[in-house]
Amino acid sequence: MSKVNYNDLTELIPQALIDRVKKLSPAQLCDGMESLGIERNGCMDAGLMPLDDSKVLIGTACTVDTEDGDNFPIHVAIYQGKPGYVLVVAGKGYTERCYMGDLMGSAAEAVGLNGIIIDGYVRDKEGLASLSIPIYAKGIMQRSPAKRGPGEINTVVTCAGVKVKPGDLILGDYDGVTVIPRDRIEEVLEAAEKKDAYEEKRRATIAEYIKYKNRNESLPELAPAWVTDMINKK
Ligand SMILES: O=C([O-])CC(=O)C(=O)O
Ligand SMILES: [Mg+2]
Repeated sequence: MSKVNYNDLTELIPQALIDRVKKLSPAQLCDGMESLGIERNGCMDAGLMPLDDSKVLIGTACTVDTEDGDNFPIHVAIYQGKPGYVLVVAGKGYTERCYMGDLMGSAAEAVGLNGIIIDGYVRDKEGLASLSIPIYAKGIMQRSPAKRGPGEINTVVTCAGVKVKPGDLILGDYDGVTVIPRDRIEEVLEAAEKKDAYEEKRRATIAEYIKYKNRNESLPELAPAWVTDMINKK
């Protein structure tokens, strides 16, 4: 191994911020990032999905840069990992080998990592699904990973279409993986909380409309004001 660029873990994101994020959906957070002009609204590629839809993933990013199915730096990052961190493996969407399976998954669970995201494939689908640690990948492929090294740990990477810095906030659920840049978490939360309040009002309007409809009474306006405004401007 010639040049090794393995860096320490960043500080964990404060729990108070994580708790606020947990109350919102990825869609609301993305809408918040859209309103702030954040690139790709922090959304990783649609093909990167949870192995098990019921496992929500949230934590502070520890990035791993690798390629061609090489899982050496992923091993190192797992053994250097700590609870609260999510491994974000920038595997360049490699499709000729997998990057890891259930042995590495169970080691990560033993360490207490909050989850692993792989821009590439994994194997041992059943074994991985039986663990409690959330694993997100682009698919399943049984071919052996390479073992080459060094790769990089905790450098700025691009993972599944999104730039990720060590320490960014990572959120995964059945809708996919979302990245919130660490230095913008407060602003994103404020914008997403506004969207949440708007959605609550919309739900009330729709419920009201259904009530009138069921009573065969004349219907209240269902379209949101911004739609009506745009129609009137045309
Ligand atoms: O053997 C490997 O390198 C990957 C694997 O299948 C596991 O972690 O279970
Ligand atoms: Mg295996």
